[in-house]
Amino acid sequence: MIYENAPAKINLTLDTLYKRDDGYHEVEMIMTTVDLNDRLTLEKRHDKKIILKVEHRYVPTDHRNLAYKAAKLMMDRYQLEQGVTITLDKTIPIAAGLAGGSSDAAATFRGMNRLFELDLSLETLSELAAEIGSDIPFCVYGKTALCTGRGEKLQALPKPPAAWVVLAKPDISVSTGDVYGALRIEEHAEQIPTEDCIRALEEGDYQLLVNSLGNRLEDVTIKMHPIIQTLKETMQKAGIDATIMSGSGPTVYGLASKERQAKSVVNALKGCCKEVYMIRLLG
Ligand SMILES: C[C@@](CO)(OP(=O)(O)O)[C@H](O)COP(=O)(O)OP(=O)(O)OC[C@H]1O[C@@H](n2ccc(N)nc2=O)[C@H](O)[C@@H]1O
Ligand SMILES: Nc1ncnc2c1ncn2[C@@H]1O[C@H](COP(=O)(O)OP(=O)(O)O)[C@@H](O)[C@H]1O
Repeated sequence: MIYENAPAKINLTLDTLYKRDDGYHEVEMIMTTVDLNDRLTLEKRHDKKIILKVEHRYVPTDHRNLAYKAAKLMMDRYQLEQGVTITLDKTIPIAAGLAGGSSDAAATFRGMNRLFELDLSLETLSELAAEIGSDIPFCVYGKTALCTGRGEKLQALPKPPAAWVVLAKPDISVSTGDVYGALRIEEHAEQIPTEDCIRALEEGDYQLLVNSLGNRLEDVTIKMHPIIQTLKETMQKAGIDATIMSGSGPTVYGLASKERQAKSVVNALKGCCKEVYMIRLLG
């Protein structure tokens, strides 16, 4: 039996450059992992089936699940003669902008590689991953990276300075496709400080990091769900150092340098958001 951890990611930055002919957006974003994890176990089967076990009412257990898709792609591409039973223990909120499904798929690629002793490099797994989702190549490597193209081209970056992360996931689901669909790039003149954020990581400068968070999709999702703005304001009033939406949302996160500060932000969120997590940057 193989165990794999699937950490959530947050976007430190997310910029969209233009819409491509294939319908995807050319992006430039810095992503980093946090210590909020789904857990997977993978076991070989005697037949050629893929059986996925998940106890969560909103997570499909069939071909719609990204972990299932990853297992199927590995079985087909490498002509595996045995199937797999995957048990998925979900902790990462669903459709949240935290790449939960993508991280489960990435963990499945890594896990299948070990279970069937395929000896594939992370680079090969990452190429396979791009076939089923833009965020999955990043999740194959984890850590911290500048992601370009439609998200699948990666450049490793140093890990961020130590910090507390307060995550608030409002009780709504957001479709990534809908958010990109509602984005009007020409309306956005504001700069996303990608270069500053890279410098903050290279210099390990926490103050520069909190000043260089940015997300081009934030205004788009806030228009659909004003609760995101309310959560940001609640965190700001409670003394967070910086707050931004992750990915296409609706999760909002804040960074804090001190544990006491993070705890008082968590307390301030009680009553306006049920799903709140106080975690650490992993990077
Ligand atoms: C916004 C981001 C930021 O990390 O993540 P999440 O909010 O999902 O975590 C990503 O760009 C999401 O990546 P991912 O969730 O893998 O997207 P995909 O399954 O590949 O695409 C879903 C849909 O989003 C749109 N899409 C996605 C990526 C991209 N660069 N341009 C797009 O326009 C397309 O309409 C596509 O059909
Ligand atoms: N392993 C998975 N975990 C959660 N959701 C999944 C998974 N596989 C597919 N999905 C589907 O993908 C959608 C987006 O899920 P998720 O990956 O959690 O979002 P996001 O990319 O915003 O973090 C969900 O609505 C769910 O139906």
